[in-house]
Amino acid sequence: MAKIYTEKDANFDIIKNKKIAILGYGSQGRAWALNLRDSGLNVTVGLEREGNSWNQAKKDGFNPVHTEEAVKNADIVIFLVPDMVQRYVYREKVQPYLKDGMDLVFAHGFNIHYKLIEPPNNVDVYMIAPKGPGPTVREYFVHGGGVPALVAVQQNYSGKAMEKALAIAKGIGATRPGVIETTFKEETETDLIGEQTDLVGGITELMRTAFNTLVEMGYQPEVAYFETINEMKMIVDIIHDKGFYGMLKAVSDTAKYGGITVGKYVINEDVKKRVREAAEKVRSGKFAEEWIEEYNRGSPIVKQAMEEVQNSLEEKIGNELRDMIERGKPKS
Ligand SMILES: NC(=O)c1ccc[n+]([C@@H]2O[C@H](COP(=O)([O-])OP(=O)(O)OC[C@H]3O[C@@H](n4cnc5c(N)ncnc54)[C@H](O)[C@@H]3O)[C@@H](O)[C@H]2O)c1
Ligand SMILES: CC(C)(O)[C@@H](O)C(=O)O
Ligand SMILES: [Mg+2]
Ligand SMILES: [Mg+2]
Repeated sequence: MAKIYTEKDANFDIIKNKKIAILGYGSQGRAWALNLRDSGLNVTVGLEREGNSWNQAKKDGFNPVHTEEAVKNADIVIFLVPDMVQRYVYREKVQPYLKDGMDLVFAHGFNIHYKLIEPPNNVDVYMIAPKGPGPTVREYFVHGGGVPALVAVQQNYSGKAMEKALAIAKGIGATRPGVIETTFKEETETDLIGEQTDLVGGITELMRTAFNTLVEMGYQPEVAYFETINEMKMIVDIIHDKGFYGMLKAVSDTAKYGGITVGKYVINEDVKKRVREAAEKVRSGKFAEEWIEEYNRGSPIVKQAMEEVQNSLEEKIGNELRDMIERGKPKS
């Protein structure tokens, strides 16, 4: 059974007098900075330059400073810049100012697990990895909840790394539901496998494939959109609240029979084999190598795919239907 920590296991005392530098003010950076500040902790936002993130941080009432300045004054440095950028920020803006007993904190284990960052022994290295997108980390917190997270300690120089990880997890709201203890290896590999084969890759491609198939067969794109894309949230919400069994009980017997039989036909053993192949590629480090190479080339594959998605029919139809979708959302 996994080790789960909740509010009773976490205490701010261990970090309440520490200076926390948050590097990056994007998806997670903004959520962490706001939640930690609302939790009464001492947060400085450190950024590379005066651009969009800088302006957003100022608008949110922070007084952002350049990365080196934030690091020089910090006891705890939290890396919330993109994974591919972290090693450069570490090498140029963190390593020169490392102090004995400093904490290096991550929201995903990529750079530590694949040894792109190799900190000295006299610092603590730990992680709080929210199992959800940054804006949701903020939204749940504001409404009294929190997104569950994984916590892991890679280096425990102080002997108190887990206590500090739990305090930060509490500060972002994650101990409200609870946090699960893991390792950098398990978090890194499962996070990558999950987002590629399921959350960001597999499910969305299945949605787009179903949509485009219906359109190719001559059905109205608006009808196809509500069927294959918009309703996904409602089905997933029921799974979220009541499990797969609960979802099957909420749909018709016709949907149960069709879903059970055709689901296994579409997502067949061949798909399972390819999910496993993709997972092994993460585990072997081959995916990490491939992604670093793509990033070093200027991310042409990502840029092209983003453009393709932005110009796709499903995106166009989704944008056209957004007002209608908004009108249907519960009002409280
Ligand atoms: N996005 C998520 O919901 C999510 C969820 C869990 C974990 N994580 C992890 O959190 C970390 C941050 O990811 P994110 O998605 O929040 O990042 P992001 O892409 O939203 O972060 C952007 C921030 O980094 C800054 N930045 C971008 N390029 C930079 C550069 N070259 N030099 C310095 N700063 C730069 C931007 O100005 C911005 O403030 C990653 O380790 C990621 O794996 C993200
Ligand atoms: C939000 C996700 C997909 O769970 C996260 O892992 C990420 O990399 O953005
Ligand atoms: Mg991820
Ligand atoms: Mg994730």
